[in-house]
Amino acid sequence: MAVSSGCGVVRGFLGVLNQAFPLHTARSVTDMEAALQLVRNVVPPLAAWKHKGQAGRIGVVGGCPEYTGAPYFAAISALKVGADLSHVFTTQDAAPVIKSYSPELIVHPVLDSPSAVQDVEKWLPRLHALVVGPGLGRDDVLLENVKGILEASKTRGIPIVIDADGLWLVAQQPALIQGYQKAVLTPNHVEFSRLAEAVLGDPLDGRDRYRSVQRLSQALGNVTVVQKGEQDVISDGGQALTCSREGSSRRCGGQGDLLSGSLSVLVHWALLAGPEKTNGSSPLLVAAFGACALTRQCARQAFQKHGRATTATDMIRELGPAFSRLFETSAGADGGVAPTGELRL
Ligand SMILES: NC(=O)C1=CN([C@@H]2O[C@H](COP(=O)(O)OP(=O)(O)OC[C@H]3O[C@@H](n4cnc5c(N)ncnc54)[C@H](O)[C@@H]3O)[C@@H](O)[C@H]2O)[C@@H](O)CC1
Ligand SMILES: Nc1ncnc2c1ncn2[C@@H]1O[C@H](COP(=O)(O)OP(=O)(O)OP(=O)(O)O)[C@@H](O)[C@H]1O
Ligand SMILES: [Mg+2]
Repeated sequence: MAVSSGCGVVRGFLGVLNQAFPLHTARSVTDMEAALQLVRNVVPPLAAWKHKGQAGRIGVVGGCPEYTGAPYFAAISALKVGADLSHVFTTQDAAPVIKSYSPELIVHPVLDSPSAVQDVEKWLPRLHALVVGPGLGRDDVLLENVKGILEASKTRGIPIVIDADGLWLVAQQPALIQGYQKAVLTPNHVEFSRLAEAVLGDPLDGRDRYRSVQRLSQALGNVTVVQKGEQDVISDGGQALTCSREGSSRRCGGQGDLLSGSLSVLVHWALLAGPEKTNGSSPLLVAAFGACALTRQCARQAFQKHGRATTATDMIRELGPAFSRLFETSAGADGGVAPTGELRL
C-alpha cells in the first residue's frame, strides 16, 4: 500500500501509540490518524451561544524595529486558527508598523517602556495563552522586561509558548521556565543546539533526536519541547513523538512563527478540554502535534499553488482550509481512516 502523505512516528503516545513505527507503513498512517483524532477532540465547537473571547484570547510578546513580520505572523495565525482576540505587546517603534499590517490585531506599544511589565501584567487576567519571542531581538532592556512578563505569567498559570529570541533568553537563564509545565519551547535546529549546550552542557546528538529532545525536556523539569525540522520531534520528557507529515521544501522565514501562534490556541483548547479528551496523553503534546501537522499542511497546500515563490503569507492564507482538512472532516485528511476501516490514501 503506497502512502503519499507524510506519516506520524510515535513513541509512547497513548496506549495505542506506544512504539516507534517505521515510516510509510499502514500502521503509521493509523497512528497518525489516531493522533489527529485527539487534536479533533479538543477543538471547541462553533456555537451560537458563545461570546467573543471564549474561543481564545492570545497575547504575543515580541517584535522590535528590525523584526515586525514575526509577531504579526504569530498573532494573525492565532486568529486564523480560531482565537477570538489576538494582542501584540511590542516596542513603540514596531507597533504602528504591525498595526498597519492588520486591523484585526490589538497592538500595545509598551515593550520598551520602563513600565513594560506592569503594562502587560494588566492584560494577563484577560489572556488564555502567550507566545513569547517572535521578532523580539536581543536588546538587554527588552529581554529584562520579558523576563518580568514571564515571571508574572507563570504566577498566574498562563500557558506560554516560547520561540525565537524568547529561547535565546531561556538559554541564558534556564531557571526562568524550569519546571513550568505549562510552557512549550519550539526551537529550530540552531535554537535547539543553543539550548542543549546551555542546559545539558553538550551539543546536539544528531544520531538520536528523540533522546536529545527527551533529555532537554527532562533537564528543564518536563517542559514540553518541539524540535522543528525535517521531522518535528516533540517530548514532555516522558513521551516522545514525531510529526513528519508532508510539508514543503521551501524554507522561507516565518513558518516557525505560524507554528507558535497556532500552537498557543491549541494549547489553550487542549488544556481546557482536559486529559479525558486526549486519552490521558499530555494536552500540550497533543496541541504540539496538532500545530506541527497544521503548519506542514499549510506549507504543502501553499507550495502546490505557489511553488518556489511560496512565502509565509501564502501559508497563512491556507490556515483555514488546512485546519478544516485536518481537524474538521470525519475521515480526516489524506491518510485518514475511511468508515469501512480501510486506510484512505
Ligand atoms: N519577517 C520577520 O520579521 C521574521 C523574523 N524572524 C525573527 O528573526 C529573529 C532571528 O531568528 P533566526 O531563526 O534567524 O535565529 P538566529 O538569529 O539564531 O539565526 C539562526 C541562523 O541559523 C541558520 N539556520 C537555520 N536553520 C539551520 C539549520 N538547520 N542548520 C544550520 N543553520 C541554520 C539561519 O539561516 C539563521 O541565519 C527572531 O526574532 C525571529 O523571530 C523570523 O521569525 C523570520 C521572519
Ligand atoms: N526540512 C524540512 N522539511 C519539512 N518541513 C520542515 C523542514 N524544516 C522545517 N520544517 C517545518 O517548518 C516549520 C518551521 O520550522 P523552521 O525550522 O523553519 O522554524 P524557524 O526557523 O523558527 O522559522 P522562522 O523563520 O519562522 O523563525 C515547522 O513546522 C517544521 O516542521
Ligand atoms: Mg523561528
